[in-house]
Amino acid sequence: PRSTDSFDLSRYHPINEIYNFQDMLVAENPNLVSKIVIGQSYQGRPLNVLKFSTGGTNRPAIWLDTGIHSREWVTQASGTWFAKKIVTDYGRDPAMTAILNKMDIFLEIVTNPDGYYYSHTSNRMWRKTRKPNPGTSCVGVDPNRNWDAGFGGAGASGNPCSETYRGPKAHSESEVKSIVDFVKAHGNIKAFVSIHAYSQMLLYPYGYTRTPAKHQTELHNLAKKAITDLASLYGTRYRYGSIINTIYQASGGTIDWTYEQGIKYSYTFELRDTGRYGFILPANQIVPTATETWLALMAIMEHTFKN
Ligand SMILES: O=C(NO)N[C@@H](Cc1ccccc1)C(=O)O
Ligand SMILES: [Zn+2]
Repeated sequence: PRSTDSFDLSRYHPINEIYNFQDMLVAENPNLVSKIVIGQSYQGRPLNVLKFSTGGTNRPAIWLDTGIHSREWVTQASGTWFAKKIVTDYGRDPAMTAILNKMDIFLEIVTNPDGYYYSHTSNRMWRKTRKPNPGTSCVGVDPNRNWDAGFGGAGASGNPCSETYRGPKAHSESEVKSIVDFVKAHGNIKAFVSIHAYSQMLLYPYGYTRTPAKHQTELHNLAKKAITDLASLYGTRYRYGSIINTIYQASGGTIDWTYEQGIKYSYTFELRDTGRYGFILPANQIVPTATETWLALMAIMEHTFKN
């Protein structure tokens, strides 16, 4: 495609096409969008983050990531749709315009590029990174168990052959460490949303402990508002609550670490569906999924902006 307007957002795209989309979006919107490379994957692919900014210096920011688990293809596809939505709505939608006049948005669409490439070429069900583990033919670390938050506790595996292998130590994976370093260097991120699929859930900390998050009440009420807005479009029903109470115990998870860094509005989405198609969601559900999810994301972003 020669422009992002002719990029088919109703289709799943391989990694090179998503990278091309990112470069076209930057070229088409030089006063709003820039690309930051926050590091590289194990196999040397760039970890691209789109920055949406109308100026200022180190403004308070919102972080969105998709595709940390490579097989969850509706999330990278939704992230691509989100990127286009932001540039379309700025200057047209009052809420988005107000947010971007005061805050920056960072969006990492292909958060696990090696896994994503592998899920296209070799194993559609690949979840982890693609770094080899010593002493075994089992490859990869679960990037949603590798963060320094309850690391190594119950809810992750020490077995490299497990889908939830936590890795040899916290932040051992460059795909994770690159985000850790970015968040610490930026120091002014107010909301952090890590998007997964599937189950139709909106989750907040904690996953590694039953101890309620300090801001549990606010996080719960905002989650309720967000999933109500989401359901208003097509009636898609989400469950919501803390990770450990709503899905299962999981240690070393992304948003447990971001929350403990002081980023109050830390959430994980589990997008469509509830198991009929699972990770192999038909492409005709990409745009409906992204569109309804955007309503929930706007609720979170507007609340962050006002608080
Ligand atoms: O893989 C998925 N969902 O895509 N399940 C998530 C559930 C989850 C979500 C947030 C934090 C910890 C755990 C997982 O990593 O096990
Ligand atoms: Zn996942």
